[in-house]
Amino acid sequence: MEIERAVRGSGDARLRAKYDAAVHTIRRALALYPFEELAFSFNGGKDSTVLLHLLRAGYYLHKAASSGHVGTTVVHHAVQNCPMRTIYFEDPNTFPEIDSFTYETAATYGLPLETIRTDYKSGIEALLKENPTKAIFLGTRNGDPNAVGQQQFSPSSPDWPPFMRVNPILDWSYSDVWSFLLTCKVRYCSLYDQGYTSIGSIHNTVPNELLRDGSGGYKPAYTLSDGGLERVGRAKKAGKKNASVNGRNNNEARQRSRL
Ligand SMILES: Cc1cc2nc3c(=O)[nH]c(=O)nc-3n(C[C@H](O)[C@H](O)[C@H](O)COP(=O)(O)O)c2cc1C
Ligand SMILES: Nc1ncnc2c1ncn2[C@@H]1O[C@H](COP(=O)(O)OP(=O)(O)OP(=O)(O)O)[C@@H](O)[C@H]1O
Repeated sequence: MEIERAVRGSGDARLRAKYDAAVHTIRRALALYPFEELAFSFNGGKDSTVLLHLLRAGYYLHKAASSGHVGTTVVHHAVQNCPMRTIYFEDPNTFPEIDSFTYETAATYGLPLETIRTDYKSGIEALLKENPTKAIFLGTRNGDPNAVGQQQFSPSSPDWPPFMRVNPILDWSYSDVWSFLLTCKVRYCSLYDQGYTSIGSIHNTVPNELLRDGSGGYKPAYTLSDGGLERVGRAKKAGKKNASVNGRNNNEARQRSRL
């Protein structure tokens, strides 16, 4: 399995440790819940792209262990994808590059994609009514405003329908994300090569100022040296200060996402 091989062969001990811990979380979830009652929340961003490939690796190792063929070519050739139910909340304000990357990636890796066009909460309420869903995998990381108080396994909030949020990359830093994507040589959304370091809607996201290349363009996202500043290109929610101010002053988030 190419992800497993790339990480093992990388010589990057930190990446291997992060990978092992994330895959462990994924394998625990696969052991705990029926596969058809799991879902993957995928939006084409860098964090959910990391999670996609970790799910593929975790599923491969889970299948190999349950069939007794760990490390043999039997499983190696049979399991390349993780056909987990995948939900994508599509929004008209999404960048077209993110939208097309999401659909193309789902097709490439055989993800059964369910597109939801309502808000998150009602979408999940409807999803749970249609198909029993015990747990949903998310690419949430510490430093995301939504991560506060969460752990690898966190039940949904009290006013939400009941399900387990599984966050295998909660403790990954910005640089861990890029080490993984570059080491594994997987495709990611083209906006990240145009200086976008964290992507929200077309109305609140611009390339990261810190990546200006001096000739009118921007350097790729993976060149940002201080991961604590990844949200500099994201505007704050209405009524708050602008993105740069947010990024530079949010010391707590910066500390959490530092190397
Ligand atoms: C699959 C999924 C599950 C979520 N579960 C919760 C939840 O239990 N409680 C909550 O307050 N928000 C929940 N959210 C909402 C997120 O915390 C967050 O508000 C949303 O992803 C929008 O993030 P953004 O503002 O960075 O775009 C969930 C979102 C998704 C996609
Ligand atoms: N529109 C969406 N549809 C499905 N899942 C989503 C959506 N928005 C967010 N998520 C889930 O929440 C996680 C965290 O979102 P977040 O925006 O922080 O990360 P990202 O989009 O993967 O990367 P980036 O920070 O570069 O935008 C995603 O990885 C995904 O699991």
